[in-house]
This record gives sequence, structure tokens and C-alpha cells, in this order.
Amino acid sequence: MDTLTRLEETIAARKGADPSTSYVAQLHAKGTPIIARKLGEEAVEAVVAALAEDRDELVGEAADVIFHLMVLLNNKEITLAEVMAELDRRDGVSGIDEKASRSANSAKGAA
Ligand SMILES: N=c1c2ncn([C@@H]3O[C@H](COP(=O)(O)OP(=O)(O)OP(=O)(O)O)[C@@H](O)[C@H]3O)c2ncn1[C@@H]1O[C@H](COP(=O)(O)O)[C@@H](O)[C@H]1O
Repeated sequence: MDTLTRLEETIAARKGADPSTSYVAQLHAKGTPIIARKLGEEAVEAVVAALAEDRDELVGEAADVIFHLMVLLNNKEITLAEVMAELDRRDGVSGIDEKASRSANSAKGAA
């Protein structure tokens, strides 16, 4: 089993645990806004680590970002498989081409 799949299962299993012994359960008890805020904080910490050229710190903060994103997805009942399917759908489509097609579509809509 890959790491993210295992983490998804762990988060699902810990969701209903006693919040005094589980950080995952604590986050769920606090609700979506707090989980989302925590994800934002971790993302900012990752940015700070990157700009500080602190490689080890960035590895740790990246893990925190992914973990908190996984908790948020679980909280919103979105599976890892859905996110992976979206990434697969994008595979081979250049971000530049995709953005250009969006601009072309919105210009068509305005016409
Ligand atoms: N991967 C993680 C994981 N990564 C980070 N964290 C926690 O996320 C929190 C990050 O918060 P911060 O970095 O902000 O540190 P903080 O101490 O809260 O600091 P403040 O913001 O309070 O100042 C810390 O409490 C980390 O321990 C994690 N907690 C749990 N997991 C996974 O989830 C599983 C279940 O955890 P429990 O629900 O706690 O049993 C674990 O076995 C792990 O696999």
C-alpha cells in the first residue's frame, strides 16, 4: 500500500477516536474552518522554509501540508482517488495550453 493511501486509511480510522488521544480526532471535532486554517498555516510555513533555503525544514513542512490536506479532504468527504483521477485527467495537458484554452473559452462566452 502506498504512503498516501495508508495515511488516508489512518485518518479515516482515527476520525472517531478520543480527541484527548488523537490529533486527527481533535481536528475533526474543531471542524472544517479550523482544519482549513491549519492547512493554510502549514502552507505558509512551507513557503517560509523554501524562501529560507532550509531544505530539511521544507521536507517537514511539506509533510505537514500533505497531512493537513488529507485531513481536510476526509472532512469534506473527498477521497484521494478523486484527487488522483483529477491529476490523471490533467496528465499530458500543459498548464500553459490549459490556461490558454480557458482564456479562449471565456472570450467566446463574452462574444
Ligand atoms: N502524519 C501525521 C502528522 N503530521 C503532523 N502532525 C501533527 O500536526 C501538528 C502540526 O502542528 P504544528 O506544526 O503547528 O505544531 P504545533 O505543536 O501544533 O504548534 P502550534 O501551531 O500549536 O504552535 C502537530 O501536532 C503534529 O504532531 C501529524 N499528526 C498525525 N499524523 C498521522 O496521523 C496518524 C494519527 O494521529 P492521531 O490522530 O494523533 O493518533 C499518525 O499515526 C500519523 O500517521
